[in-house]
Amino acid sequence: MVETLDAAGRAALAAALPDWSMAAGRDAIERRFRFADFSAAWGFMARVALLAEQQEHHPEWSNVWNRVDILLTTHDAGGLSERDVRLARAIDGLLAGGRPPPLSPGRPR
Ligand SMILES: C[C@H](O)[C@H](O)[C@H]1CNC2=NC(N)=NC(=O)C2=N1
Repeated sequence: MVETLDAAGRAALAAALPDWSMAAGRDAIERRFRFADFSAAWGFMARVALLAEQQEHHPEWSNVWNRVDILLTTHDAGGLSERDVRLARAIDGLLAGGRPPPLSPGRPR
């Protein structure tokens, strides 16, 4: 059974995930991403989907054009767990180093 984060884990969140915030009214973390356009946003979502499958842990998320809103919580635990921290860090890693979002295709012809 997955356990929710203990007090020490919660205290470490801000340092580990400075770009994520606690979601209002949920035991969850969230982050909004903006990209140049829909293709870049969708390419990012494709990469996140692969990470989610690798980790068997899946985001609650939505996309509107160039915006992707991701909320992470652990349904099996009823709140935030290390699984959310691990996925959030991997998602952040996709964008690390100033690289452009990967898998961003050009316009189809
Ligand atoms: C069996 C499977 O691994 C579980 O149901 C996983 C799938 N993805 C999941 N994703 C999230 N966010 N929380 C979960 O508890 C969860 N459980």
